[in-house]
Amino acid sequence: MATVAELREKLRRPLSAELASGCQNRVVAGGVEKLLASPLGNPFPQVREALRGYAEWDGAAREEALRAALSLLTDAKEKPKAPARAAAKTATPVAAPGERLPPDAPVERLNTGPGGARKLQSLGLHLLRDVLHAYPHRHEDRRALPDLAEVEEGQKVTVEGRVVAKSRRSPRPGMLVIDVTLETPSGGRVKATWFNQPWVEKQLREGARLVLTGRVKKFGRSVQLGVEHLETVDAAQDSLSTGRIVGVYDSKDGISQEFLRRAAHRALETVPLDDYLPAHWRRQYGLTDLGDALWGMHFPHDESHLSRGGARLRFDEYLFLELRMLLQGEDAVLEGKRFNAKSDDIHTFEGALPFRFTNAQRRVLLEITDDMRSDRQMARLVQGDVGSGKTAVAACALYLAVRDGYQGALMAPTEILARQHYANLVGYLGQLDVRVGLLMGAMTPKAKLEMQTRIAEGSVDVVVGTQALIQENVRFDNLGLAVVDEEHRFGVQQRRKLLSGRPDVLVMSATPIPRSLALTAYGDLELSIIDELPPGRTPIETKLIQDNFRAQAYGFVMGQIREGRQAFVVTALIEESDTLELLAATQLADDLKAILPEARIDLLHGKMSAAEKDYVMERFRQREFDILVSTTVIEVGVDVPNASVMVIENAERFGLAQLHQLRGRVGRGSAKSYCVLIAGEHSQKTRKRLKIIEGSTDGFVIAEADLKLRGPGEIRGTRQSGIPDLRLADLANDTQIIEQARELAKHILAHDPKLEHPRLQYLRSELQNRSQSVAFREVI
Ligand SMILES: Nc1ncnc2c1ncn2[C@@H]1O[C@H](COP(=O)(O)OP(=O)(O)OP(=O)(O)O)[C@@H](O)[C@H]1O
Repeated sequence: MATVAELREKLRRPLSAELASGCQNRVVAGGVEKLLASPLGNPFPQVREALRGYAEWDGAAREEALRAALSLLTDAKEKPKAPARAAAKTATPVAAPGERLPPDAPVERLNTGPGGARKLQSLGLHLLRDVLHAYPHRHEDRRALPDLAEVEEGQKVTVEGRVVAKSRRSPRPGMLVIDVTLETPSGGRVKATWFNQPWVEKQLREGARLVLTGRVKKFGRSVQLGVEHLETVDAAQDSLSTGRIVGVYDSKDGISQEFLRRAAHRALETVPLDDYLPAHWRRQYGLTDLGDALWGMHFPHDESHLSRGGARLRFDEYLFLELRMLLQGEDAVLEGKRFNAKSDDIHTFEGALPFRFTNAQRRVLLEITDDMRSDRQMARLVQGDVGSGKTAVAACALYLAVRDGYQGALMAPTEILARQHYANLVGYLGQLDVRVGLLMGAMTPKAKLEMQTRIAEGSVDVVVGTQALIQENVRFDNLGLAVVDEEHRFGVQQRRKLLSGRPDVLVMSATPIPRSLALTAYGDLELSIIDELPPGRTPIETKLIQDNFRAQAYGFVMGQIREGRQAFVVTALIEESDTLELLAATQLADDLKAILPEARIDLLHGKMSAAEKDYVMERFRQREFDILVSTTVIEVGVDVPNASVMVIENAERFGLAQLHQLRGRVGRGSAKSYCVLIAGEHSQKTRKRLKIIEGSTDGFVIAEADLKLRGPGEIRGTRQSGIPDLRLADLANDTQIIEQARELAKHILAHDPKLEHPRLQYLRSELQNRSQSVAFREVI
């Protein structure tokens, strides 16, 4: 029996010959028909269908049919081999057509094709409910394809069509350019070009059906596309990817959007979408039912379907969060440590600083010391813009704890940050005879054990580390205060109980969150805000430039380097592929080495191990090189005071909050600092957004201006809040929903504190499931 590959070759050759001859070769055509009629052609009924009546057609129709047939051939998949079939027999049975499955069924039971379940699992989606609640992070309107004669320079469009021509060239050694011409269903043509991306080539076969999203460049009447997003569309099936509003999902290399859409579609069809929210409450708050909401989120008919779906699902997120918070809140007032926190000690600490606290720092410190002196266990969030001096305040609190005979801990989200905090705390506390230690997963077992022993016997006062600090069975002798940096998560309440010895807890966050949302997101924490920057900071000068001025921008960077400064260069986020992101960063580093031969340049990216990242950062801090090219791994909290320039490439692809965070990496020393935003092609609207960053350095002002620019009902990204449980949160427009969800949660619990009423049975189990589901689980 011939393999699919052999059959494919047997068919492809005559079909290609026919196409090459301009569909005139009757002899070949006859051969093709014979071949398709023979049993050999049987595995490809769709190909035969595409070519039915072929001999009678005229040139254009024949060409079209041949292309379709070739594309189908190329897409034909090998059937699973016998052993795989045997394995499939013993594996979880896939649901029969029409069979319904509960939301807690494993994804193996969903018919998503060979390897489908594994792909979903690799994205952390294990149960059907995970698939249902893995919402697209944005939507694209692909209902009406744009008329190519009407599109404007710089406009972002999505086009669909078949590849009718492809060429590859190498204008200079090491450079690869792939050009593709796409023919749209209405007969228009678009040219798309990829530079140095050999890995996209296999998706660009002639005849392949593609959906491209990108910015328009016009040359006379011809239209070119700077492609930002590429999808291949399965020509053999009705597409879920064109002709509608289409969701774009979080994914990773090798898992296509088409696959994820199909999986979501299957899950929606297979799971009975019974509503856990009783109808009278839905009516009271004007909410659609769960089924309509989930379909609307994944496959909306129109904008209003998407927006009512989003409204319902957001309401649910807030409702469950509020319920959980209220249920946990029963014992919110826990007994904790009682510190003296003497004013004298605060003065001693401040006296050792090279600066005076700002008024805002002083006020927050008072709030903290009030908590420390009380019997209650402190659970306080200190929020303040980048560089507002949160760490200095936390260091003071740690000092007070140590002076009262306790140990302190500072937990950071990454090893880079842990090391940095360690250096800072040694600076603040070392001179006050406080013994500061560091504990991280990446240390040698011997060093770790040594530190663990010192922690246990109390011969170290303050320990800095990653979350390993509480996970790796670390026993503190006498932990009094735990400081947690950048915790965008919940469950602090549970953590407070978990932490041995029930220390006071202080959480630091630089994410500007409007107060209304902070109350929900951090409902179990008291809030302190540092709303003032230390004096004497020269504001970072920010300049937005078009990418044709890149050379000047890097000339400026070189000037700074000659003055002994260092620079960060951050590359754009590339959606759905960390491999592409890495390649983009590598390419940029190489380009810069060519443009700036004098500069010492190194690279940092997300695929490095923690130890490698750490090593690069440490060398950068030690000024062993001048320019750090990085992907966005650099985003949070990195502190290199000598760095005075931040260049952000493709700034148009970043959100404003992220740009603000990135910019906060400079301006941390005494030198005047600069941020250069280099924008590729972008719309007027994006320009307005970027201008906000150019015009302000205040995180809250930026967050609010950003929200105002985003009109309600706009099809927009859903990952707004940066908080895992609130994936749909929209800070601008949700105040009312939050209040309603809180009101309902209180009402429910006031009448039924344990959710025992049979009518609330679904709601109760949904609450439990969400706490366990990966789609909602707290990451802590
Ligand atoms: N009151 C102050 N006056 C002058 N400099 C200060 C003051 N407070 C802190 N600094 C300095 O400002 C810099 C930033 O402070 P710190 O690291 O505490 O800020 P942060 O809010 O924790 O920043 P990030 O959120 O970016 O990590 C440090 O170099 C610190 O020494």
